Amino acid sequence: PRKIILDCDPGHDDAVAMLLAHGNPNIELLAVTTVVGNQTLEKVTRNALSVGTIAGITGVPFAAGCDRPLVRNIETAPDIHGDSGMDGPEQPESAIELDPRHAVDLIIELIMSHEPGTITLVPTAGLTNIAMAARKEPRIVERVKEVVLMGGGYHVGNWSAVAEFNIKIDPEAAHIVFNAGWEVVMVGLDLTHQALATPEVVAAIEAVGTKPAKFVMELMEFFTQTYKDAQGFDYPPVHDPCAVAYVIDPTVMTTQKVPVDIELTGTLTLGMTVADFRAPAPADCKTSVAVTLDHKKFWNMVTDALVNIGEVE
Ligand SMILES: Nc1ccc([C@@H]2N[C@H](CO)[C@@H](O)[C@H]2O)cc1
Ligand SMILES: [Ca+2]
Repeated sequence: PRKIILDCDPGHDDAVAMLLAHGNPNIELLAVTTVVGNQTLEKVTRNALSVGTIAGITGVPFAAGCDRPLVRNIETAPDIHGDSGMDGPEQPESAIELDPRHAVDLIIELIMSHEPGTITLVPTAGLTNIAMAARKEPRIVERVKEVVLMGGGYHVGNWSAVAEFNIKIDPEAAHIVFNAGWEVVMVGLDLTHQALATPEVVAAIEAVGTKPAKFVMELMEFFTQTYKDAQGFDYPPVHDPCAVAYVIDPTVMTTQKVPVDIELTGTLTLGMTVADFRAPAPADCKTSVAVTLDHKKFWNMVTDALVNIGEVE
């Protein structure tokens, strides 16, 4: 199985990413780390522990990371995720103790203690923790197999006309991550806006018939409403599990090698992931972007993961 560290800010779609990672046999979830983003660090960390409790994610360290971006002020997304960061379902009291280590230290410790090339980083939030880890221990860059992140967009933005939330809330961190020298697979909005939770998808999730599936249903119910009100979508794009799905089976989407860099000074373009499609991509290009999603294959992965998780006592 692929060993991954999921760095997230639950977040309705981060929760689905956690469930997919936990429920798929090809993934060994080494750790769940949290970072400020959709809501404050405290709130997203509480949410992560709730999802871990509901999914029965035991024996996996959960560690909290940075509570603000490297340079700029905190920007959260209550319009989409609500005041708790995961509004909709009732949240259980967590049965999981938070690991005392800082997420950045846990990420470094895991990478430095495993064989080089065996760990994949899967960030589905702002990149503050990842950037800090690369600065504190630069040797992790050559040891990480690849970074498969949900973020950015080569032709699509959601937090501005041209920038995506996870990048724009900490563009300096993103600049560090995209230029560190490790392989980066950018699963951006161009791809994730194809991962719509249509009524058919929600019905397939409901058909699983377990408490975790009901939890996802309730997440989707809230997410559908806020995405309609805030962004005018008929059905919500469930972004974050797309990054996990790529690690499980890269054929679930097409990707293209293309240089990508992060705008740090633009008035209209701050946080934009600028992709240079001029041919040919340089031979040493370390970044690629996700283009087309196999919608059916993707959602089957999600429902299969829920079936595998079953009921959790
Ligand atoms: N409007 C909006 C803002 C933030 C997000 C979060 N950021 C990423 C999509 O931009 C996902 O990781 C998701 O959790 C989704 C929608
Ligand atoms: Ca997220």
